[in-house]
Amino acid sequence: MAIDTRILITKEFPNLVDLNKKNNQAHRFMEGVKDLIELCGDDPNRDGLQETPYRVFKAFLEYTEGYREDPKMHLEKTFDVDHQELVLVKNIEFHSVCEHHFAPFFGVAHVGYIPNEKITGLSKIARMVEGFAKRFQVQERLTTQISEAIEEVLEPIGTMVVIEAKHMCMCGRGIKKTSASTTTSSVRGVFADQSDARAEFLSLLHR
Ligand SMILES: Nc1nc2c(ncn2[C@@H]2O[C@H](COP(=O)(O)OP(=O)(O)OP(=O)(O)O)[C@@H](O)[C@H]2O)c(=O)[nH]1
Ligand SMILES: [Zn+2]
Repeated sequence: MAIDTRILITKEFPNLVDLNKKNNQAHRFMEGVKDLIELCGDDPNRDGLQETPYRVFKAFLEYTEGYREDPKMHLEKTFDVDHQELVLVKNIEFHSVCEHHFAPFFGVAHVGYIPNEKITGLSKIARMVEGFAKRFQVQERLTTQISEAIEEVLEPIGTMVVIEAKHMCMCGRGIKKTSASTTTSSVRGVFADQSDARAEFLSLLHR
Protein backbone atom coordinates (compact mmCIF):
# COMPACT_ATOMS: atom_id res chain seq x y z
CA MET A 1 0.00 0.00 0.00
CA ALA A 2 1.27 3.47 -0.87
CA ILE A 3 2.46 5.41 2.17
CA ASP A 4 1.51 9.06 2.63
CA THR A 5 4.96 10.51 2.27
CA ARG A 6 3.68 13.98 3.14
CA ILE A 7 2.75 12.80 6.62
CA LEU A 8 6.18 11.21 7.16
CA ILE A 9 7.98 14.35 6.02
CA THR A 10 5.79 16.56 8.17
CA LYS A 11 6.96 14.62 11.22
CA GLU A 12 10.63 14.84 10.31
CA PHE A 13 10.75 18.31 8.77
CA PRO A 14 7.94 20.31 10.33
CA ASN A 15 9.43 23.62 9.25
CA LEU A 16 9.56 22.72 5.58
CA VAL A 17 6.18 21.17 5.08
CA ASP A 18 2.74 22.56 5.66
CA LEU A 19 0.29 19.69 5.19
CA ASN A 20 -2.56 22.11 4.60
CA LYS A 21 -0.90 23.31 1.41
CA LYS A 22 -1.27 20.65 -1.25
CA ASN A 23 1.39 22.28 -3.40
CA ASN A 24 4.08 22.59 -0.75
CA GLN A 25 7.78 22.27 -1.61
CA ALA A 26 8.17 18.66 -0.49
CA HIS A 27 5.12 17.59 -2.48
CA ARG A 28 6.40 19.35 -5.62
CA PHE A 29 9.84 17.81 -5.19
CA MET A 30 8.41 14.31 -4.89
CA GLU A 31 6.10 14.78 -7.87
CA GLY A 32 9.22 15.79 -9.84
CA VAL A 33 11.00 12.59 -8.80
CA LYS A 34 7.97 10.55 -9.90
CA ASP A 35 8.11 12.28 -13.31
CA LEU A 36 11.83 11.55 -13.50
CA ILE A 37 11.25 7.86 -12.82
CA GLU A 38 8.60 7.75 -15.55
CA LEU A 39 10.77 9.65 -18.03
CA CYS A 40 13.60 7.18 -17.41
CA GLY A 41 11.22 4.36 -18.32
CA ASP A 42 10.12 2.84 -15.01
CA ASP A 43 6.88 2.78 -13.04
CA PRO A 44 6.87 5.02 -9.94
CA ASN A 45 4.01 2.98 -8.51
CA ARG A 46 5.78 -0.36 -8.52
CA ASP A 47 6.60 -1.74 -5.12
CA GLY A 48 10.32 -0.92 -4.91
CA LEU A 49 9.89 2.65 -6.17
CA GLN A 50 6.86 3.80 -4.19
CA GLU A 51 8.87 5.32 -1.35
CA THR A 52 11.70 6.50 -3.60
CA PRO A 53 10.46 10.10 -4.09
CA TYR A 54 10.39 10.48 -0.30
CA ARG A 55 13.85 8.94 0.07
CA VAL A 56 15.27 11.17 -2.65
CA PHE A 57 13.73 14.23 -1.00
CA LYS A 58 15.28 13.32 2.36
CA ALA A 59 18.63 12.58 0.70
CA PHE A 60 18.65 15.95 -1.07
CA LEU A 61 17.85 17.75 2.17
CA GLU A 62 20.94 16.06 3.58
CA TYR A 63 23.14 16.79 0.54
CA THR A 64 22.18 20.46 0.72
CA GLU A 65 21.99 21.11 4.45
CA GLY A 66 24.80 23.64 4.10
CA TYR A 67 22.33 26.09 2.53
CA ARG A 68 20.49 26.23 5.83
CA GLU A 69 23.46 27.42 7.86
CA ASP A 70 26.26 29.95 7.67
CA PRO A 71 29.37 27.70 7.81
CA LYS A 72 31.57 30.63 8.93
CA MET A 73 29.62 30.71 12.17
CA HIS A 74 31.40 27.57 13.38
CA LEU A 75 34.71 29.45 13.48
CA GLU A 76 33.40 32.32 15.55
CA LYS A 77 34.14 30.81 18.96
CA THR A 78 37.81 31.70 19.22
CA PHE A 79 40.54 31.54 21.85
CA ASP A 80 43.41 33.98 22.34
CA VAL A 81 46.60 31.99 22.10
CA ASP A 82 50.11 33.17 21.40
CA HIS A 83 50.92 30.69 18.60
CA GLN A 84 52.04 32.23 15.34
CA GLU A 85 52.96 28.91 13.75
CA LEU A 86 51.21 26.69 11.28
CA VAL A 87 48.09 24.84 12.41
CA LEU A 88 47.25 22.15 9.86
CA VAL A 89 44.16 19.93 10.00
CA LYS A 90 44.67 17.15 7.46
CA ASN A 91 42.33 14.64 5.86
CA ILE A 92 38.98 16.21 6.65
CA GLU A 93 36.68 13.89 4.73
CA PHE A 94 33.79 15.48 2.87
CA HIS A 95 31.03 14.51 0.47
CA SER A 96 29.60 17.04 -1.92
CA VAL A 97 27.41 17.17 -5.02
CA CYS A 98 28.70 18.46 -8.34
CA GLU A 99 26.50 21.29 -9.51
CA HIS A 100 26.72 20.24 -13.16
CA HIS A 101 25.44 16.67 -12.93
CA PHE A 102 24.22 16.30 -9.32
CA ALA A 103 26.75 13.46 -9.09
CA PRO A 104 28.68 13.00 -5.85
CA PHE A 105 32.23 14.17 -5.50
CA PHE A 106 34.15 13.36 -2.36
CA GLY A 107 37.60 13.39 -0.89
CA VAL A 108 39.64 15.16 1.75
CA ALA A 109 40.34 18.76 2.63
CA HIS A 110 43.61 19.85 4.25
CA VAL A 111 43.18 23.17 6.00
CA GLY A 112 46.09 25.17 7.41
CA TYR A 113 46.44 28.64 8.86
CA ILE A 114 48.98 30.67 10.80
CA PRO A 115 47.03 32.38 13.58
CA ASN A 116 47.36 36.00 14.48
CA GLU A 117 46.11 35.91 18.10
CA LYS A 118 42.83 34.12 17.32
CA ILE A 119 42.61 30.33 17.08
CA THR A 120 39.45 28.27 16.75
CA GLY A 121 38.52 24.75 17.81
CA LEU A 122 39.88 22.08 15.46
CA SER A 123 36.48 20.39 15.08
CA LYS A 124 35.01 23.75 14.05
CA ILE A 125 37.24 23.75 10.98
CA ALA A 126 35.79 20.36 9.98
CA ARG A 127 32.25 21.61 10.69
CA MET A 128 32.86 24.62 8.44
CA VAL A 129 34.15 22.34 5.64
CA GLU A 130 30.98 20.24 5.94
CA GLY A 131 28.80 23.35 5.71
CA PHE A 132 30.33 24.44 2.41
CA ALA A 133 30.49 20.87 1.03
CA LYS A 134 26.80 20.21 1.64
CA ARG A 135 25.73 22.40 -1.26
CA PHE A 136 25.73 22.14 -5.04
CA GLN A 137 29.39 22.79 -5.66
CA VAL A 138 32.44 22.84 -7.87
CA GLN A 139 35.68 21.87 -6.20
CA GLU A 140 37.36 25.20 -6.89
CA ARG A 141 34.59 27.21 -5.20
CA LEU A 142 34.56 24.85 -2.23
CA THR A 143 38.31 25.35 -1.82
CA THR A 144 38.06 29.15 -2.02
CA GLN A 145 35.07 29.40 0.31
CA ILE A 146 36.96 27.48 2.99
CA SER A 147 40.05 29.70 2.81
CA GLU A 148 37.99 32.88 2.67
CA ALA A 149 35.96 31.87 5.73
CA ILE A 150 39.16 31.39 7.73
CA GLU A 151 40.53 34.71 6.48
CA GLU A 152 37.36 36.58 7.36
CA VAL A 153 36.72 35.20 10.82
CA LEU A 154 40.20 34.43 12.20
CA GLU A 155 42.15 37.19 10.39
CA PRO A 156 45.25 34.98 10.34
CA ILE A 157 48.72 35.65 9.00
CA GLY A 158 47.92 33.24 6.19
CA THR A 159 45.63 30.43 5.08
CA MET A 160 46.24 27.48 2.78
CA VAL A 161 43.69 24.89 1.73
CA VAL A 162 44.27 21.83 -0.46
CA ILE A 163 41.44 19.56 -1.56
CA GLU A 164 41.83 16.18 -3.22
CA ALA A 165 38.64 14.67 -4.63
CA LYS A 166 37.13 12.13 -6.96
CA HIS A 167 34.21 13.17 -9.14
CA MET A 168 31.63 10.50 -9.92
CA CYS A 169 30.58 12.45 -13.01
CA MET A 170 34.01 11.61 -14.44
CA CYS A 171 34.04 7.99 -13.22
CA GLY A 172 30.60 6.49 -13.71
CA ARG A 173 29.58 8.44 -16.80
CA GLY A 174 30.97 10.71 -19.51
CA ILE A 175 34.70 10.21 -19.95
CA LYS A 176 34.71 7.31 -17.41
CA LYS A 177 38.18 7.81 -15.95
CA THR A 178 37.81 5.94 -12.67
CA SER A 179 41.37 6.64 -11.48
CA ALA A 180 41.33 10.38 -12.12
CA SER A 181 41.40 12.60 -9.06
CA THR A 182 41.55 16.39 -8.81
CA THR A 183 43.66 18.54 -6.50
CA THR A 184 42.85 22.22 -5.92
CA SER A 185 44.45 24.77 -3.64
CA SER A 186 43.71 28.21 -2.31
CA VAL A 187 46.38 30.37 -0.66
CA ARG A 188 46.00 33.65 1.17
CA GLY A 189 48.32 36.00 3.09
CA VAL A 190 51.79 34.67 3.83
CA PHE A 191 51.11 31.47 1.84
CA ALA A 192 50.47 33.57 -1.28
CA ASP A 193 53.54 35.75 -0.67
CA GLN A 194 56.17 33.24 0.49
CA SER A 195 57.13 29.95 -1.11
CA ASP A 196 58.74 28.89 2.21
CA ALA A 197 55.36 28.97 3.91
CA ARG A 198 53.80 26.86 1.15
CA ALA A 199 56.75 24.44 1.38
CA GLU A 200 56.21 24.02 5.14
CA PHE A 201 52.52 23.28 4.58
CA LEU A 202 53.36 20.71 1.89
CA SER A 203 56.09 19.03 3.92
CA LEU A 204 53.76 18.59 6.92
CA LEU A 205 51.00 17.44 4.59
CA HIS A 206 53.10 14.68 3.06
CA ARG A 207 54.60 13.44 6.31
N1 LIG B 1 36.18 22.77 -12.91
C1 LIG B 1 35.30 21.86 -12.46
N2 LIG B 1 34.62 21.12 -13.34
C2 LIG B 1 33.77 20.20 -12.85
C3 LIG B 1 33.57 19.96 -11.50
N3 LIG B 1 32.67 18.97 -11.36
C4 LIG B 1 32.33 18.61 -12.61
N4 LIG B 1 33.00 19.34 -13.53
C5 LIG B 1 32.99 19.35 -14.99
O1 LIG B 1 31.93 20.12 -15.47
C6 LIG B 1 31.95 19.96 -16.87
C7 LIG B 1 30.57 20.17 -17.46
O2 LIG B 1 30.77 20.13 -18.85
P1 LIG B 1 29.60 20.12 -19.93
O3 LIG B 1 30.22 19.99 -21.29
O4 LIG B 1 28.70 21.29 -19.69
O5 LIG B 1 28.76 18.83 -19.53
P2 LIG B 1 28.85 17.34 -20.11
O6 LIG B 1 28.44 17.33 -21.56
O7 LIG B 1 28.05 16.47 -19.20
O8 LIG B 1 30.41 17.02 -20.02
P3 LIG B 1 31.21 15.63 -19.90
O9 LIG B 1 31.38 15.32 -18.43
O10 LIG B 1 32.51 15.90 -20.57
O11 LIG B 1 30.39 14.57 -20.58
C8 LIG B 1 32.56 18.59 -17.11
O12 LIG B 1 33.79 18.78 -17.77
C9 LIG B 1 32.81 18.06 -15.69
O13 LIG B 1 33.97 17.23 -15.59
C10 LIG B 1 34.33 20.76 -10.58
O14 LIG B 1 34.22 20.64 -9.37
N5 LIG B 1 35.17 21.68 -11.11
ZN1 LIG C 1 29.79 16.77 -12.61
